[in-house]
Amino acid sequence: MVCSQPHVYTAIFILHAVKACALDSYIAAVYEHSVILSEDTNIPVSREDALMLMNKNMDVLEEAIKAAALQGARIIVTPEDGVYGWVFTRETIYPYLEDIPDPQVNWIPCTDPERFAPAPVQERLSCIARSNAIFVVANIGDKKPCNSSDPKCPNNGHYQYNTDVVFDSEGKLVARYHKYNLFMSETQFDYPKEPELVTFNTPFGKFGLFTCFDILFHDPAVTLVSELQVDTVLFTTAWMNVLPHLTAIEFHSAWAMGLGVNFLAADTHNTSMAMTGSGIYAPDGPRAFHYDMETENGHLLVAELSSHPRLSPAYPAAVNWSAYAKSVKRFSSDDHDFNGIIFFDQFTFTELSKPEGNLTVCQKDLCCHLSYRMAEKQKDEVYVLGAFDGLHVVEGQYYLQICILLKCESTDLKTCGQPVAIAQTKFETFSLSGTFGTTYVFPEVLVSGVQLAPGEFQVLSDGRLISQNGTSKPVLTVALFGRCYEKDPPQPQSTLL
Ligand SMILES: CC(C)(CO)[C@@H](O)C(=O)NCCC(=O)NCCS
Repeated sequence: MVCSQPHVYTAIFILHAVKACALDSYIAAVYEHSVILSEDTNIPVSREDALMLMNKNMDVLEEAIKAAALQGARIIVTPEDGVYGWVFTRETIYPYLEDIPDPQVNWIPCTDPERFAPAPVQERLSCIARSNAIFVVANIGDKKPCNSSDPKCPNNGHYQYNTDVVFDSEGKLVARYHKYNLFMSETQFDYPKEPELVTFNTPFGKFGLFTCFDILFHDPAVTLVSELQVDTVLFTTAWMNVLPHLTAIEFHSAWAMGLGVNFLAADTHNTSMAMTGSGIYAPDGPRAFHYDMETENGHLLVAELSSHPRLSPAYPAAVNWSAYAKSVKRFSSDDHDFNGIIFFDQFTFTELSKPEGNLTVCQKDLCCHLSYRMAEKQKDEVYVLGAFDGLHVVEGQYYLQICILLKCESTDLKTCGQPVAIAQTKFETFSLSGTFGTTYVFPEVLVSGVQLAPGEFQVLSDGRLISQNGTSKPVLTVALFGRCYEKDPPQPQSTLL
């Protein structure tokens, strides 16, 4: 339908028109919430105490949601574990759970709270969405009763799921997603039997959702984009940052660019667990991001996004990630290669010993090429080019191919790959490419202070990650993070089948 000028309509009709009218762009919000944690998560609490804690968190979320709506946001994402924090056993999380129905039941908890068993958390979230006329995405816990006729039924007679819910601007439950790739410590939750592909349509595009550790795996994350063609991914997370290549803002923005979708990422904020890093990311770069290891404050981000951002239907297939790298010969010999560790993985490194140059480093099937020019080579800073082609096995098992340019923690080459957050060296230009055996490659650029560099780099169709004029801040990491999903070993949940 055509979007006419509102002034010719009555107020009520305007509301209706706004709802039905297809929009080319919309305002999105994410809230990085500093979760109020319960005092002791090893002792079971009463339902009343659980509700008290959840209401304290929802008090804060409500203020953020109000502020977002006042700035015109149509949708807001709040973080994983944002309502109850982290609770460590099946028993101690139980009082926080509610039975969350399939959205097909067409339920507005705010106006019909008695329809199912009491569900004060869903009721409150629904009312917040409704009274502020904004879509609200939250992460809460679902419980589903089962009995002995089901041999897999857990001892307490309930399946327990880490769950994302979405309430639309009238407060209706429109989406429910059970996290499929649980992170190692989430023993309080069960794996759903199948990965769920959860989407919903709005006048501002098609949305899909998944949670935290899901982002490292093919299902449901990649399928939502490549097959169900969502425009925007809604992502709740409690991400523990790992430098140099798995920091929240860095990896999540790279996923958006690699798969060519909008990505709304809301992280919990807890500096003692290195949890910070939320953003509103478009395929061509971040629109807003937040990283703060200095304070314990929450933070609201609001930015405008295109409703249908996919650059072309063929994107990212339009990028041949290995075309350039396979078309050139080695830039340099392996004479000075050495080994080093990044997050438990053994990389092959070579040093950027000159202020400018062309380097190649290889490991197994992966060769990485770098052309670069530094503004000035600093005596007290060392950069290396690294390659990794192998199975990562710590905190989950997933097969990686990575090309990476990074600053070493000190001038001692033994420290290359260790976390470092500050740099002085500016690059006037760089071009990184690799002979990837996968089409899933996520381009990362991280600069001094653990910040992003919107608009200061791009990916060419031949697979080069380039910065023509360099980044305005000194470089920490430039990487092509490749995932070879077909080489992954069986995942923990596969034993359920
Ligand atoms: C970066 C990574 C993957 C390295 O192992 C790890 O530090 C990370 O943030 N994992 C995802 C965390 C997650 O699912 N949290 C929810 C429950 S606590």
